[in-house]
Amino acid sequence: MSVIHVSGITKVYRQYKRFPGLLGSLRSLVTRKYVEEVAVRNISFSIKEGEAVGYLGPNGAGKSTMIKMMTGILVPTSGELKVLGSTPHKARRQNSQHIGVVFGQRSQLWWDLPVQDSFDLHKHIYKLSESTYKANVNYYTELLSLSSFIEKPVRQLSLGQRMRVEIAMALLHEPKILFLDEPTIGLDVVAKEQIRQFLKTINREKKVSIILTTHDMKDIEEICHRMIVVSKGNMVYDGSVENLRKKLGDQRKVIIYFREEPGSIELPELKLIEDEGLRKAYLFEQKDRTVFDCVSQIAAKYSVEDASIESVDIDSVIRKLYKKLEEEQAN
Ligand SMILES: Nc1ncnc2c1ncn2[C@@H]1O[C@H](COP(=O)(O)OP(=O)(O)OP(=O)(O)O)[C@@H](O)[C@H]1O
Repeated sequence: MSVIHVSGITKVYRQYKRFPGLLGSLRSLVTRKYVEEVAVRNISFSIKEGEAVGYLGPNGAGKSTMIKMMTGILVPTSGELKVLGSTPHKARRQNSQHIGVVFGQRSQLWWDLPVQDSFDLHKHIYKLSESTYKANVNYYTELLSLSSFIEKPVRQLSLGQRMRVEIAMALLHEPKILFLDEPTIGLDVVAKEQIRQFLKTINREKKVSIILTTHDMKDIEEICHRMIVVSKGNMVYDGSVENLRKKLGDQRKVIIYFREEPGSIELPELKLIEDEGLRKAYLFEQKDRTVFDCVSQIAAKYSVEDASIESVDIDSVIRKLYKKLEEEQAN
């Protein structure tokens, strides 16, 4: 069953054109010319119950705009959008009962209140029963290790602690879908990992559907089985990381440990990407020969101690996709 259905959605921002200077300001008032910007262009996809989907794209690609339309904050210019069967901006109150929203860059908490009081307010706003509320506060306090700071005012929390509280609060009313806009932004590696593990757990155990935007590919790799990539408002990919890898041409990282400096190795399939003396890493790109052929040829000619072949990380896959898009747009 699909929980989100997006069909031909477009969002055009329209802003009045501003002319520079004092006379320009007057002119802006009188002429009222406006400029249009298409932030989301004719996008369609469906998300099934329990899916975890990464929504990616370079800066300004239209990710936040899409999240804002799905959460009912913004109204699409055209197209059809259904979240749990209703149109988000027309049924905001009803929609908010079934979704949880976390914006990494904006807090939804009461700055001067202790965390516990923010939770209590949430209970009243969402009209939660005492038993559901207590069970959920206990569950998330345990799973997100909130107990040491639950009595503290939000403004005294570290960014990592605050993000854990934001996510717990977004889930207290047991939403079916959780939207997260850059949930790991600015966090250290340990805090990021804690959030990823938590999101994986609630996706698995509570079957909460997750839609998340991020610039951190590890978030995608660990949490999402599917990713949607957008660029300049257009959808450019929808599928698994693995399929994207295949689509972009099979690349591997070949690491060779030499016994002595080999000098420069000229093979069209291999590009030197890391040079640490006797340890060298190459990017292998499939041309006419297999990676094994290339490594064997090197081993036959040079004194090789050891070698390993790895899949390239998802960062490199996405970098390659963005570069390809840039080149296509330049032509
Ligand atoms: N309120 C607005 N009025 C006019 N233009 C806007 C508005 N909000 C966003 N835009 C423009 O729409 C485009 C898409 O913006 P959006 O914030 O959705 O991108 P994003 O993919 O979330 O970017 P980032 O990764 O930088 O957060 C950008 O060109 C942006 O300048």
